[in-house]
Amino acid sequence: MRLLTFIEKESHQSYRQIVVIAVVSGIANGLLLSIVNHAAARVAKGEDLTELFLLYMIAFVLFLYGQWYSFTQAVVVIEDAMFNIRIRLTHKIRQVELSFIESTASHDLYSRLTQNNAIMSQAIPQITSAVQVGMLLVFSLLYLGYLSPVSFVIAALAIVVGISLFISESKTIKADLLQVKHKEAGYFTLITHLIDGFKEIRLSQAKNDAILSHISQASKEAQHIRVEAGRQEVKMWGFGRIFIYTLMPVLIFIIPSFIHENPSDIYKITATLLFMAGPINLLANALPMFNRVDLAIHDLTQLETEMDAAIAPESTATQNSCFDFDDLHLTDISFSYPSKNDDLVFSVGPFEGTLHRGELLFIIGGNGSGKSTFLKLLTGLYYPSTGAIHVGTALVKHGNYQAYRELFTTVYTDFHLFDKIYGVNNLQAEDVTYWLEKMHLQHKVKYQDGGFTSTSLSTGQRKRLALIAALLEDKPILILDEFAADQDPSFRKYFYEVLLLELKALGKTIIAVTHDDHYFHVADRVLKMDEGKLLPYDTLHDFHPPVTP
Ligand SMILES: Nc1ncnc2c1ncn2[C@@H]1O[C@H](COP(=O)(O)OP(=O)(O)OP(=O)(O)O)[C@@H](O)[C@H]1O
Repeated sequence: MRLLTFIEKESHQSYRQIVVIAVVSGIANGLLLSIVNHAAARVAKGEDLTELFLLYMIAFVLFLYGQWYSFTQAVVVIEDAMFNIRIRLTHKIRQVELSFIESTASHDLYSRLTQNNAIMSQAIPQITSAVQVGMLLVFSLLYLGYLSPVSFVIAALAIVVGISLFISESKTIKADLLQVKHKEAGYFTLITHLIDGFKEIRLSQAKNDAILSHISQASKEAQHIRVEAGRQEVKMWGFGRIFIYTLMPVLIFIIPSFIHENPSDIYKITATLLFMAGPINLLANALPMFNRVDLAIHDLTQLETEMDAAIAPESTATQNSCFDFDDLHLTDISFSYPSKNDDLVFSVGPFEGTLHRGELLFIIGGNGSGKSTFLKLLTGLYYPSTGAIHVGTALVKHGNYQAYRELFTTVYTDFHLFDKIYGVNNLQAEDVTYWLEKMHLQHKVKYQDGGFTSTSLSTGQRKRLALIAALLEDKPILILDEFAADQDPSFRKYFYEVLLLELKALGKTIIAVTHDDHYFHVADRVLKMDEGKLLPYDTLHDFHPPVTP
């Protein structure tokens, strides 16, 4: 039972107490049955029922309390387990390597995390009832055994056969449900395209229709498999009922005539079997949920295994070290993307060189030449395939990589603007206001509650906010990937001729990817990336002199 292992592993709350109380409730239920049967026999003989009535009330209270307690506590335990796995997976997302995030579609991650949780939360009440009902059945069965051992053996055998059939049928149903999951992941992908590409779709009816037809087709395929799985579930449900309603006459009409039971016991057996019919129905209804929950747990476990494989050991180790940065040395470092299907992989490097504190370095190069790859390698988001990085004389190695990453702050081309300014100790409103003024945004945006009052701005303005957030982190090395590309000419000029120089004067080391050859003169060095190799740019021959106004 994956569910039990899951609860045992994930929940801090003990479920054993719930089992004990559920057992007590089951016993009370068995008692209720036997009391009713005894009371019926006594009524026939005209005997006093007070004692039995009192016993009935005690058993009833025990039964009711047990049901209520086990139901509420089961929900608490399962929700606790769900909370723990959700937090742990979120924690692990923070630790995985960038390559994992780059190779996993974000909508796939969302759908796996959210859908599985939703399935579990929806299914748990049904499963809890099923477990309670199961408990009722066990004790009713034991009572049946007390009345008639032969009936008990036959009913128990029938139940074992029924459960075995359910398990074998479940394999087909689970395979179908797994396919539905994959199809739904495809549906999520298409919906993401629909939302992200909304502007393009809105302008072209042909594109709009084509994507809709693709979505309909994907949904149709999922629907088809879902219907198949539903059919199988209904088949099992019907089969379960045929089973129960065949079992009852066998136990009531056939068995007594063979073993000559006491006629008064036949009434009791009949009453017990009728009493069991309801719970068996409930159980049969809840069984499909077991398959869904089983799959959800399997998928979450698999996701965690994939994440674990993508977590470097040092991500989990305590990082005590920190680097004093004055010089950073690259010795023959190179990097290659992992090969998929024996495709030719892109490589950068080997790089050799030193970066100094307070230096302003420009990197230029054509599309796809490897500039962003180099920056990810330099900032420690990718590990070098060869070579070594030293900060001063300290070697950057597994164990201090996170400390190394802490040297950098970045505004990549695909930057993300967070809803709050995270990760800044002692964030002061006046510091944010200072930088808002420096970025010429003071009339547009204000600082409020740890964030900006608005992020609904133009791309260039949003980039300036991202730069503010980066600067507030106060790291020694600032990486800017085509920052100026979305800025207007006057801010661009201000950025190159004022802002960068002021940052440099503050002791910041700045590496900026740029194509603005009009401003190369402000850099200490300009390097050119060409097919993964970084070369000094010949400023004397290729340099465009600054335009004098
Ligand atoms: N996640 C990835 N997996 C595999 N290959 C990649 C990945 N990202 C980039 N590449 C490959 O690396 C090459 C260099 O890409 P990179 O983004 O570093 O170029 P760039 O110089 O920054 O280009 P641009 O100026 O267009 O941003 C690309 O041609 C691409 O084939």
